[in-house]
Amino acid sequence: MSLYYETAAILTRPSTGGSLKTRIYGNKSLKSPPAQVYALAFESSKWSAILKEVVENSQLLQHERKLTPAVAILLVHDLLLAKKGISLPPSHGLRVAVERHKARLQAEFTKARIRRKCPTLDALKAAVEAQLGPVHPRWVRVNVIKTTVDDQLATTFRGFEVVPGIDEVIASAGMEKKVLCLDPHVPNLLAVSPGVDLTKTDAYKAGEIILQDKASCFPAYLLDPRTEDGDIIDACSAPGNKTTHLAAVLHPRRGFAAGQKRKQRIFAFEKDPERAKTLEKMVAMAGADRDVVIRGGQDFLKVDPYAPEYAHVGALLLDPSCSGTGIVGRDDAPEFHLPSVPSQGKNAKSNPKKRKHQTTASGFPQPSSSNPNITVADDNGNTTVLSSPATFKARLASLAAFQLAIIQHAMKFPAATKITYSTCSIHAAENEAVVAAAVSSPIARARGWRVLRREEMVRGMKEWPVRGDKDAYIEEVEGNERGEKRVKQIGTGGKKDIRRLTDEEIEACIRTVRGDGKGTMGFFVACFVRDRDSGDNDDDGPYLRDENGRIIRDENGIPTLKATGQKAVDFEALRRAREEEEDDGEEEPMIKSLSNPDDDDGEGPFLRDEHGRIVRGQDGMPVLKQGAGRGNDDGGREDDEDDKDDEEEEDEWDGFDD
Ligand SMILES: C[S@@+](CC[C@H](N)C(=O)[O-])C[C@H]1O[C@@H](n2cnc3c(N)ncnc32)[C@H](O)[C@@H]1O
Repeated sequence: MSLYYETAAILTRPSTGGSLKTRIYGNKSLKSPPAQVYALAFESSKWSAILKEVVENSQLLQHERKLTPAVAILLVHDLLLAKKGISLPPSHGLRVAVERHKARLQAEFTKARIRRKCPTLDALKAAVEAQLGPVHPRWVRVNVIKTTVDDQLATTFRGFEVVPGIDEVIASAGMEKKVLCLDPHVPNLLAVSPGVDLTKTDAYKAGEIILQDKASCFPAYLLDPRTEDGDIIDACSAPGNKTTHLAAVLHPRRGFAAGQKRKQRIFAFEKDPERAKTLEKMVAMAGADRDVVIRGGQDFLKVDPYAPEYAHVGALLLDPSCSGTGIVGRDDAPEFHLPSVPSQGKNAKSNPKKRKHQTTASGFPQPSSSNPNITVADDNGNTTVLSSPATFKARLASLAAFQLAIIQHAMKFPAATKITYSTCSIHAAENEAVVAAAVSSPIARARGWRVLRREEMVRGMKEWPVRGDKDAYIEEVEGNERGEKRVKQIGTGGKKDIRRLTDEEIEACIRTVRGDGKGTMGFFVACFVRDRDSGDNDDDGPYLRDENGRIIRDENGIPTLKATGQKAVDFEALRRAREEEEDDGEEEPMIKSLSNPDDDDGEGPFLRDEHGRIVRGQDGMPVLKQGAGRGNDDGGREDDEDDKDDEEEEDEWDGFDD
């Protein structure tokens, strides 16, 4: 009995956000098996527009006063459409109450079918499926760390017909024959007939195939990590689809980066410790644990880009938290329609609860009269209840500030020359606008970061037809008192120094659009690059380096300044000066003790804190007073700029609690 009441309660209770699946599987008080509740809720919702007519026209609720509208829809669904009928004992009151109207209900169901001009039940089923929205193929990435496409075609996909394109795969939905096509844009990716369940296959259980949307495969493929890129960072990794894809792309190429005695590594950061556990499992399952170093529970924004262990990071993949609007509704159920209640009885209180919000042309969800709040779920499964479109806009602005902070942080890594930035958001505020802000930022300008042009991309990404939206990040706002409109670039947070993207840069932005027939979710990706020698700033800092990029130091650890060819600190000269001063009978020598530079002397060439202690960099090297930098591999100038950036970031970024 609880199956029908529990399902009805879930479908009619005011939404606290999240998909139908999340709400069912996350409900710990359910007595019925969640899978059964989900199947009943989803299927009944799918048919509810028709069943509402059937229940109303048969006057079931007038005759059976104990039935609520929601329970009536669920029971009538099972009576008319479930293979085994109503899952209650034959003598159960609810079952009896509905089954005694069986003939009438069936007659109304037939009338509803005929009204829809469907000659058979199968035709009606197809019409109901078609209303569910775009059909998506099952995307399967063959994990080349463990297997090959040929092996999978000969085993897991034996019996599948290989078809030339995605149209044929989508058209195979609901058919008995199973088909697949090799994706023309992303290597080792297959599009398989919609609805095919591969989770029971040996290949899936062994990590040989990974179910990953085509669009989600773009970033690692676009980043194109190679031996010369050295180490790689995946800054926001869990659950690990892109980390394992990175490992797979790198796998056949993985070598010794210049001057290193060990092979390239992928550092995978994940701030959320729970999600990091999933990441760990996924990496192990994909056979990538030797290539990937997991930094679970670590906030990428707090990682020191100048730490020696990241000195050889040449490429970074950034897939930060976003609004997830490209995937919203992925597993969501269709709207649950309820029959009208015949009288002002107890049942009249049950109102249809809209679980989905209308989305306007601008993409902003709108509240409805029955639900004044907007609930959005982000890609992490977190949901936020927003009171208005304005709050939603503020949320996007907050996300965009966080995304920009992540990009700017990545741009600081001294050896980095490539960065991909991606979101599963449809909003320009998180996409083109963030790219515009990133290329306009001081760190990008100082280090020569620019957008990777379309013609420079790997073949599949160059050929992908859907590119950035030129107009999307321009907003029309009311202008002067005459009501003339003016345009404003969104995502600037009031900053004037963010330039518009050029046509070439818009071409370099890649989008995928849900429901455009290409079978993908809504997604965005762009790549930033720089030449090691480009930019108006010497990103290697002020010191001379050897062919491996290491700073050349003398026996005291003192580096040599590029500008003068002299030591940053000439101890010999200082010693001589001290001797001269002592000879002159001065009370205070210039440096009291060179062998103990940590003493309490307020003098000397190094900066000191308010306690008189020498100020040191993270690597322990003292910071020089004279602005010549500090005794490590960061230039003082860079430090200053970074500090400035940090201050700016602090101004812009006031925290994002995902
Ligand atoms: C969009 S999801 C990443 C999806 C993942 N790249 C994949 O393809 O499977 C964003 C992830 O970034 C994590 N995250 C958010 N802020 C972070 C930060 N500052 N440092 C590290 N991870 C962060 C979130 O916990 C979330 O797991």
